[in-house]
Amino acid sequence: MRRFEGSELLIATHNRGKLDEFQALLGPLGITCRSNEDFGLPEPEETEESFVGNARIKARAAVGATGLPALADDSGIEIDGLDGAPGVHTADWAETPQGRDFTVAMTRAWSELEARDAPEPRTARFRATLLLMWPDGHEEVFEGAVAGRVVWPMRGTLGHGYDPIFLPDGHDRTFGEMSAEEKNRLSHRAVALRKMAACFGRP
Ligand SMILES: O=c1nc[nH]c2c1ncn2[C@H]1C[C@H](O)[C@@H](COP(=O)(O)OP(=O)(O)OP(=O)(O)O)O1
Ligand SMILES: [Mg+2]
Repeated sequence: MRRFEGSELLIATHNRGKLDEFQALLGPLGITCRSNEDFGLPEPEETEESFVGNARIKARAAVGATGLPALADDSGIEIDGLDGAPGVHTADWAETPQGRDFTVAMTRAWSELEARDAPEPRTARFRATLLLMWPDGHEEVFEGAVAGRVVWPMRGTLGHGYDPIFLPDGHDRTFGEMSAEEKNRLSHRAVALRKMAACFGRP
């Protein structure tokens, strides 16, 4: 595994919620996050059918444009009653002519479960694939997942994306009802980042 020796890392995401989480998780490791916004980078098209493929597209776009190492995150929710959908298409389900609307996405997920009369509990998991890419193209990949269930109606206004309908196993509040600190102890992103911590010289 290659060590990341820098103290600043470009986070190749256009999602503010993810960026905030990375800042909170990487700060204690002595890493300052730079964002896509600092460099005015366009959002690349995510044309792959795998999390790692799309993470690579995002990392390569950021590294190519800046010459700096970059960390990309491709993530999503897999709902068992929907045969794993929306999976890599999780963000697409939020697309509307006015931009992304996650209420639309969450409503679609629940209506499709209802239409299929899917059994309860409606088990699901969030997955995250993190890909750290250096300017010479070397990459390190780490994955994380958190199991839970989809609930309705939406609960909580914290977090981002599908957080208000995701109840992690062993908890009685959704991610939308958890503080950032609490979510960052158990999220798919935190699990993957703990594995990546070895790259930053931490066990
Ligand atoms: O912790 C999370 N809590 C709630 N929802 C989440 C989370 N993590 C991923 N998600 C959902 C929403 C996101 O839109 C989609 C991933 O799609 P994905 O393409 O990886 O991210 P994105 O388009 O929002 O930002 P970007 O690609 O610029 O990193 O899955
Ligand atoms: Mg995306």
